[in-house]
Order: sequence, then structure tokens, then C-alpha cells
Amino acid sequence: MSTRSSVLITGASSGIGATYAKRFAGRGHDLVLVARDKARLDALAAQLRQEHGVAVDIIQADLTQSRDLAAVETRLREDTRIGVLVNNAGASMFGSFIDQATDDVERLVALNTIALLRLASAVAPRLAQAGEGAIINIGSVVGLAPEFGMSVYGATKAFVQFLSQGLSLELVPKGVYVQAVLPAATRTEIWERAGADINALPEMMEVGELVDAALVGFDRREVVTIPPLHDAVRWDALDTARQLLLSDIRQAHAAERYQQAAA
Ligand SMILES: NC(=O)C1=CN([C@@H]2O[C@H](COP(=O)(O)OP(=O)(O)OC[C@H]3O[C@@H](n4cnc5c(N)ncnc54)[C@H](OP(=O)(O)O)[C@@H]3O)[C@@H](O)[C@H]2O)C=CC1
Ligand SMILES: N[C@@H](C=O)C(=O)O
Repeated sequence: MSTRSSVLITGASSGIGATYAKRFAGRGHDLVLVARDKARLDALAAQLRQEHGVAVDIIQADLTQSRDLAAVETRLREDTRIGVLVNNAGASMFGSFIDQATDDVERLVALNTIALLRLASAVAPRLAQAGEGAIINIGSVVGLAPEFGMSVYGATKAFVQFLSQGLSLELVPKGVYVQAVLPAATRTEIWERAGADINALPEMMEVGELVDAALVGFDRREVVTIPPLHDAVRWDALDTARQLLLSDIRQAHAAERYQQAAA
């Protein structure tokens, strides 16, 4: 049994989540793995127990179903061994907004935002009380890019990024680290699950390279980690411009450009 804190990872049956599981097991952390596919979770758990000698527990859960989500929330609230939450489970959606079924977009929002939010809300008070711990939220560069034409998916990822930055400001003073990870296209099953032909897509990052880079940001306690961004100055400039815009908000009166000419 590891003496390090345990790590709970959602979406751990494949892709980025499964890779985080391998990496944290390699670091000696016990794990709690969450996803719908129990067979894949069981296989990964057995492999990691055997390879790394860590304890691995699984929770089969559909995070769009409130009863399943509540079970994971309860585990996060009550299991004091869990010191790290990796909010990774998510799905993508292509196509135009007017063609997307309302129930489908609601389900996407439920998974990518509500589930992530509720799990962070479940664990954050306990971590803050302990004065230590970490929450890793998996966003996407698509959350920066309405031009990409993935309006609902991108909106969910913009939510993840904003929430992470806000929680970082609130929780770092209480000893809790919050990281937003923003991958770009990464070779996982998300593409086929969303109906895309991965072989028809441009070159993308291998998932191990993505997670290893994200963990470099984690070890550095970086707030927003963007592995595919090769010039970090771009992010710094964007965040500085955002703060300059805010400093120019004078809310008492409408800006001159909106003043009606006197009749
Ligand atoms: N791959 C990429 O290009 C990028 C991915 N991301 C983000 O990375 C995260 C992981 O995705 P990725 O690894 O690529 O994709 P995968 O499809 O490989 O993994 C998604 C994981 O989420 C789980 N999951 C899906 N739906 C549910 C559900 N309803 N309840 C519980 N678990 C669910 C899946 O497990 P199961 O089916 O067993 O439930 C699986 O383990 C997502 O949040 C995605 O938005 C961000 C940017 C780029
Ligand atoms: N999941 C990918 C798009 O569907 C991404 O976030 O880049």
C-alpha cells in the first residue's frame, strides 16, 4: 500500500485518463479509477497492481447519471486517503449547433462540466481543511477557439478553464493546487467516439507525450498547462491583455461609442 496520497481519476478506462493512471501508479500512488467500462477498468487495475504494487480500486460510474455521480462524490468526500482528483472524463461533439440534438448537447454539458464541477465541489472542502491536495481539470485549446466550430464542446472546455483559474485563486492560499490542462488534438478514442476518422485528421500528439508534459506542469505547480503551445509568451500575452481589458472597465456609464447622438 502506498504511503502517498491516493489519486482518483475519472475517465480512466482509456486515453488520457488511463495514461494518468499509469503515470501516477509509476509514482507510487494508490488509485481510484472511475469510468463506465468495468472490464477495461478491471484489466488496467490488475496491470497496475502487478507492475507497480499499488492499491487500485475501481468505481463503475456513468457520470451523466446522478446516482452514479453521487457515489463518486461520496468517495471523494469520505476517503481521506484521496489527495488528488483528476477530472478527466469527457467527450467531444462535432457538427453544427443547429444540427445537434438538444438532449445530446445537454448530455455533453452534463459530463464535461456538471460532473467535473460536482466532483471538484465534493473534494475541495476536505482538501482545504487538510491544507493540501490537488485538482487537475482537463480542458482543451478548443475552449480558446470559437473559430473551431465546436461551440458547445468548446464552451464546456472554456468553463473548465475559467473554473480552474478561479478555484486556483481561491484554493492555493488554502494549500490546494488547481491545474487546468489544455491539450490540443491527442491520439485517443475520443475521435472515433465522436464519429471522426482519426486517420483523416492531421498529425496529433501521442497520449503519453501529452500526459508527461502535463505532469511537468503539475510538478511545477503551473495553473494553466498547455503542452502543445510551444511559445509560452502567447499565453502570458493573452492573460495580460485580459487583465488590461478588465482594468479599462468603467461600469458607471456606457462607453462613448454606445452614446446616442443628442436628438
Ligand atoms: N484527445 C484529445 O484530442 C483531447 C482530449 N481532451 C479531453 O481529454 C479528456 C479525456 O479524453 P480522451 O482521453 O481524449 O478520450 P477517451 O474517449 O479515450 O476517454 C474518455 C474517457 O471518459 C470516459 N467517459 C466517457 N463518457 C463517460 C461517462 N458518461 N461517464 C463516465 N466516464 C465517461 C470513458 O470511459 P467509459 O467509456 O468507460 O465510460 C473514457 O475513459 C476529455 O475531457 C477530453 O475532452 C482535451 C483536448 C484534446
Ligand atoms: N477532443 C478534441 C476535439 O474533439 C480536442 O479537445 O481537441
